[in-house]
Amino acid sequence: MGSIQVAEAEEQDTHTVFVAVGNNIHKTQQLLHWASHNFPSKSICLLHVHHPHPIDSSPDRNPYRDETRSHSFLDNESKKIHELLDQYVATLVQTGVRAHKLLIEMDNIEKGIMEAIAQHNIRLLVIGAAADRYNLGKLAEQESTKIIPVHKQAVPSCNIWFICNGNIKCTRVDSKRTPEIETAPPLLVHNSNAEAEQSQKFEYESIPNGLEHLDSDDVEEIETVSSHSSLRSKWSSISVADSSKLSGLLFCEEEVDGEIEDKSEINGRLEESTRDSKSMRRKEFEEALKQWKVKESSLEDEALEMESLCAKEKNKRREVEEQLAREKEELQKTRNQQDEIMYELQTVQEQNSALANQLCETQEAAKELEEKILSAVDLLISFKEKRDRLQIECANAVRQVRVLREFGKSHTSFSYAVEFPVFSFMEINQATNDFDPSWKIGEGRYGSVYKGVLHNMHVAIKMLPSYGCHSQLEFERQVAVLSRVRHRNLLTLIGTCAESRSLVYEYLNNGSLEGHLARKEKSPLPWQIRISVAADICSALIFLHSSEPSIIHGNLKASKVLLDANFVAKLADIGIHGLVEKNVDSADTTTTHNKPNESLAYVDPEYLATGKFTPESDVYSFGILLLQLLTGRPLLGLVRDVKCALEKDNLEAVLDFSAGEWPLDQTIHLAYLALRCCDKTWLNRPDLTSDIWDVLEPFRTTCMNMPPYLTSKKHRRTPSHFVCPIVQEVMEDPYIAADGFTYEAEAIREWLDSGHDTSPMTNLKLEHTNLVPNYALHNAIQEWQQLQ
Ligand SMILES: Nc1ncnc2c1ncn2[C@@H]1O[C@H](COP(=O)(O)OP(=O)(O)OP(=O)(O)O)[C@@H](O)[C@H]1O
Repeated sequence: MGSIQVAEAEEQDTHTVFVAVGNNIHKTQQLLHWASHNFPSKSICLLHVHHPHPIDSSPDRNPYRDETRSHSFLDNESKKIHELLDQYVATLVQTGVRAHKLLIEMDNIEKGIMEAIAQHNIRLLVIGAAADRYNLGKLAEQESTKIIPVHKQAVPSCNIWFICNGNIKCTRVDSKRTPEIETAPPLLVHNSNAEAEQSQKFEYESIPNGLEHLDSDDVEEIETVSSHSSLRSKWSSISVADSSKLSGLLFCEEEVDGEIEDKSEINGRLEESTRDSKSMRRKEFEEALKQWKVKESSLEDEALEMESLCAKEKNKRREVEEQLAREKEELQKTRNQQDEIMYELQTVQEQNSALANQLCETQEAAKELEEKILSAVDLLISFKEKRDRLQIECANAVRQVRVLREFGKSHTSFSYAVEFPVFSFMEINQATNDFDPSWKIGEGRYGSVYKGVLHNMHVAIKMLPSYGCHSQLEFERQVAVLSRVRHRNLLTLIGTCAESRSLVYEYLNNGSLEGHLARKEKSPLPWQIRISVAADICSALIFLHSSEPSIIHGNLKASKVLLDANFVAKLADIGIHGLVEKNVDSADTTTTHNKPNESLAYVDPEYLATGKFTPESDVYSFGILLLQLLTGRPLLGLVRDVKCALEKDNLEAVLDFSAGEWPLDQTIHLAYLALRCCDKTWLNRPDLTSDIWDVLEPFRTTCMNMPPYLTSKKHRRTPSHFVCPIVQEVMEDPYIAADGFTYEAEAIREWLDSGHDTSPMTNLKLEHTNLVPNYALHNAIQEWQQLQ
């Protein structure tokens, strides 16, 4: 309280008329009307002293709630006042008058006005007549100590007009003196500017303090107060240009110079003048009232117009609000879409990062694969180089074979006639003790096999089926060809009997591999022997396949692998399928064997599909044999079991440990190799020379350097048939004499050359003195000697 709020007023001077306005619109409008018409060349400033309502300050109040409420209340009150003042300003602006507002908050309205006069240097102030009750003069005196220091130099005094229904009382509030009050005739609405200007020129004079308390509510009372003032004041008319119009304007003078006229005359004139003035003022008042009413009606019209404008504005506002609501909805939709897009974007970004990871992994995998490809290419290059080397070796070997053949052709008649014995049926019959069943050592698809003794030589005689399709000549020709196929790991064909279609082979007393693996023998084969046997078979197959023309065994299995006294493996039944009828020569299982299904396990699946043998068919069978050597297990499910064990990195589960402690690394390698041999597709099978022999041969060499089974005394004993019966030494050049015994060539020749015609062994007469080289024995002796 007590503060002054300056709304829109600046420092004022005499160009501004301040009008003290209250809440009563009607009275205020009268004031404004008066001021605007009487000070047309001046701007108007509305001065309102606001007396705020007291706020309850009892102690049991809720301070927070009350403070909030009081603030809102004050705001509301202030807003209302401003609205009111704005209304006044609007009214003035409509009539072309410049207007401002000055709002002051003060408990005391008189004080407020005085403060405003002092603070804003107010020189001209119009107040409703009732305001003169506020004893501004006294207040000015009291407050002068506060006001004067601030304004005494710049604002020596302020002229105040108290207006009531057209009557005016003019007061000057002087900072040095007590206020002076004058009553003056009203400045009417129709007064011209000139008149108004003129009214400003009046010199106000101080009036006694007692005049301050004039009744401001009606004119009559003012006049009474004016005329019946008991103070020593005198009313005198002021000479002005138009005294008739200003006859109502009175001045109160404190001192009158000159002589005083006759009092009664003056009174009469005064009464007359008062009457004239009264009627005139009444007329003017009525006219002003009319004009006011006209103005009021025009204001009402304007108000109506404003209302309709307001209604239109409201409609517009509603439309704008609706539009705004629609746009808000659109905005919300757009936001939702944006959210969805953001979500999708996030998902896409996540997918993108996942794909980037995948790409990274793929690139790494691609890198690894590239490296593998490079190493594979290197391997391929090395293989190709190896292949080229082998091809050269092969070509050389073929050349050598051709040379040997040429050589053989030039000696055919002799060789065939001399070197390859043909036995008679009688001899065969005798050798087999009339085909004694107890001498029968086996029976297969191609007939029975008998053990026999022919020319004191242990032989195995294979009786081919009598329904062979070939003529005797053809049979002999083929047998002759077979007899030339010699290798240390092929069973040596010693002779033949075309009559009985039998083949005479060297007899191997260690039986077949099948027998050993089935533990028919006393002790199981040690793993070193097994490796050696595998290498032997591989060597034999390489030899057969590289022959010209290539020879395919076509029936490779454990029963066809025979072991000599030194456990050297020899393949039996080479080229035998060429000697029997086609319908007999097949790999089917219509054999006399006990386990036909097992035989089928050796058969190349591609042969079963095409009916055609290839060298790879032998590789397949060799793979099965190799697995048998490693595991000693039955054939059925053998491949699957080994594969499974290797996958589980547990080959030990299937290895045959009755063979001893296998060297695991090499054995695993061998097992993988065996499985590759057993691949169903022949193209995927390994090459016998470059893949298998290259592994087996060094493996066997390692075996031989180990505490060997083969070097045991048992196996070092000299086989008796290696010893010449004449000189009792191991033969170097064994020859078969007519008695069937083999002798050292030099020894038997000496025996014959010395005139003997009998056998050194039987002492019987020899039928002839021809000697036949025993190649089989020669080879066997050489091999045995190599192993010693
Ligand atoms: N030269 C030999 N020395 C020792 N035993 C032999 C000899 N030749 C064959 N045998 C024995 O005779 C058995 C029978 O052999 P054979 O070739 O007739 O039949 P298979 O091999 O068992 O079957 P198939 O010929 O029908 O495939 C062989 O398992 C082997 O034990």
